[in-house]
Amino acid sequence: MPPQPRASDQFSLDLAAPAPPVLQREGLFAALALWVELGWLRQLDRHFARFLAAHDADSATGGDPLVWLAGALVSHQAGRGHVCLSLARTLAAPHSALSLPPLDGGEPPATPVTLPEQLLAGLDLAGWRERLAASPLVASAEVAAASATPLVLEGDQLYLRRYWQAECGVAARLRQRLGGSLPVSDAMAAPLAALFAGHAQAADAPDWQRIACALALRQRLTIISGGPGTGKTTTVTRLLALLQQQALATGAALRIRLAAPTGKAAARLSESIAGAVAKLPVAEGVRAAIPQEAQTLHRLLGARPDTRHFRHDAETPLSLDLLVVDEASMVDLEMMAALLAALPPQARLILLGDKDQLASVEAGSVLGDLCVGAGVDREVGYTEATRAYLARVGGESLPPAAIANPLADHVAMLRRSFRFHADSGIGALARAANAGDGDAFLRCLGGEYADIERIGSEGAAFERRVVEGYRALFAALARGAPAAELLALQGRFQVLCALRRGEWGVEGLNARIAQILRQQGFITRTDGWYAGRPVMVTHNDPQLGLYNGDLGLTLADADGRLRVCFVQGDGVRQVLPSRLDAAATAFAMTVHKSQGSEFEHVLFVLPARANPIVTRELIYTGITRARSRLSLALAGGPGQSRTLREAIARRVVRESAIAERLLRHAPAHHGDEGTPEMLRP
Ligand SMILES: Nc1ncnc2c1ncn2[C@@H]1O[C@H](COP(=O)(O)OP(=O)(O)OP(=O)(O)O)[C@@H](O)[C@H]1O
Repeated sequence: MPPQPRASDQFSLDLAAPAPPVLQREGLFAALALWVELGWLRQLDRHFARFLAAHDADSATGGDPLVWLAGALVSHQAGRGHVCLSLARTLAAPHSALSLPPLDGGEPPATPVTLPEQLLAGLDLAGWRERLAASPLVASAEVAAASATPLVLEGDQLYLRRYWQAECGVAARLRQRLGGSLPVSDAMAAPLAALFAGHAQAADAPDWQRIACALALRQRLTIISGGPGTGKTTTVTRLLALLQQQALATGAALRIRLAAPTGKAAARLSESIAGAVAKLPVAEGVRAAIPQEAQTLHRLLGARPDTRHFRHDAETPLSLDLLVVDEASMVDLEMMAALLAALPPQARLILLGDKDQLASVEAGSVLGDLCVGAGVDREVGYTEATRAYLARVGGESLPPAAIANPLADHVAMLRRSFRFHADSGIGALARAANAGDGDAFLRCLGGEYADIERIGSEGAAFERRVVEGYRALFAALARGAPAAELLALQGRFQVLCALRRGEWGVEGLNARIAQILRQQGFITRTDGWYAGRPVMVTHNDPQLGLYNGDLGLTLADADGRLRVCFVQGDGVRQVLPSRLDAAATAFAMTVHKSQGSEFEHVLFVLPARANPIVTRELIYTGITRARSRLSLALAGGPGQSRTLREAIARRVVRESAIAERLLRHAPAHHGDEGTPEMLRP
């Protein structure tokens, strides 16, 4: 029996410990069971290893536990958003493939535990690949399409078949969209300039909004990334006006659809598009031909109960000419695969989002992958042909980029926020977090900004913020204000946190906030259903038309019967509490769940102890959910500043090979010379 590390040694691993010579079935499943108990692995991952073992046992060799271990790890990685397991990175840091140390506020293990280091000791990359390649459970990428193995090995990356298929599908369909620029007449320069005339623009910086618009005119895939208030909606609305103007001149309006991953994000997009359309300097006919109603991607694609398949797919494509998807950073790999499959090849796709935000909860980080290297000045940028086109049509002569590639030609980064002005603490904090500058972040937090504050998470200040935050909502509730007004008030204040469990997670904070509100007399009970209980839907329910992340508010009707109300389109959707199988109290919600939403005042609670889940992206996303006021609640203690600095330095890196696949076979851009389908002013 090899020496076991003590609980206190768990994070300073003793790599010199002798490894078991061969990984045995019993040893593996004993370790997996313990990892599940410790919260390092999910039950699902262990079951997957069992499934592999059950099927492997049929083979002549009796099966290879090392392959089952790899299966458990790749399944666990998928649960954490990674599309695949990098064998090389796992061998270099085996514990990185587990949720170790415990992510959700759990305690260190009390019993000795076998570590992945020990199970993998003595194995090198070539050896692991060989063992995997020899397994009947694993197919190589070359033959995977013709087989049905649960695992696929491509290079040094191991995939669950489902994600390998989705990644290949997304890459193949995006690649088709990268090739062949649509021809745009030089004469388009004038109407484009007219649309962007007179808007605020720094004299010494390129007009990235106009550049984004010019890029999108000539291609079937455009990604417009930018932080809050950088004008993504404004830009896309102008683009729609320009394209619709052309189309109407030829007698056939474009069929344009707007969509977003969640109901909340769709509602926000509808609202901001309506605002931007109202400001457009165009003829009434053009204005009227721009849709203002966005829907969820699930609804657009035609989600069907009890299946992952949609009504619209490659055989039954969507009937549209142009699709705008907002909050694209939240679109996971499988949804992107379904969306691209259902999109007619000729249709234009415009993805809007913020590449610096946390990626989707599900596996994949497609937006981030597509924007890789973009926005870093003079690093990755436009090809020569694209720069020449932008000089002719977009009114901007950009310097050459150090690295130019065909993928970057499809990406526009908006860099100036029109929401957060120079005196905005939220803007300054967001910039510091994004730049990974912990010192600047702490300076901002301790500075003179009126819109941000640092408070203790334990004391009276926290309670006061909660009471202040909820006062208007509960006063309106008490006087029987209409549901729409109450839902709008609900959007004014929100407590956000990083974790689900523990004192500083959703569970602990929900209980504490409910207690505070009961003491104030705002609510009369803290369990079950009651008027004023905010809830978040935790699973998609296409039948009810509610989706994971939708936020509702429990209200009583005139007869005292409770209903959960949701904003839906322009109206309010009411659902009986008994019909909501999957809903959780949402006085506090995780930053992950808050994506796609914004609130006037955010009370953002960070855990007292360092935690790997608290990253630069999480902090940036949490901060930028606040529109006008941010209270950052931190537990006291001397190590807090260091913990914050470390968190800001920590980045989320998701395993995926989309950009690599795209660039490996990227088609060259065609010229922009005229053809009959040339776009003319
Ligand atoms: N070039 C500009 N000049 C002046 N104001 C602008 C410009 N671009 C955008 N704005 C204004 O800035 C605000 C934010 O713009 P917009 O809603 O388009 O940004 P966004 O990036 O879509 O925001 P969000 O982060 O909310 O999605 C709006 O009030 C808009 O009118």
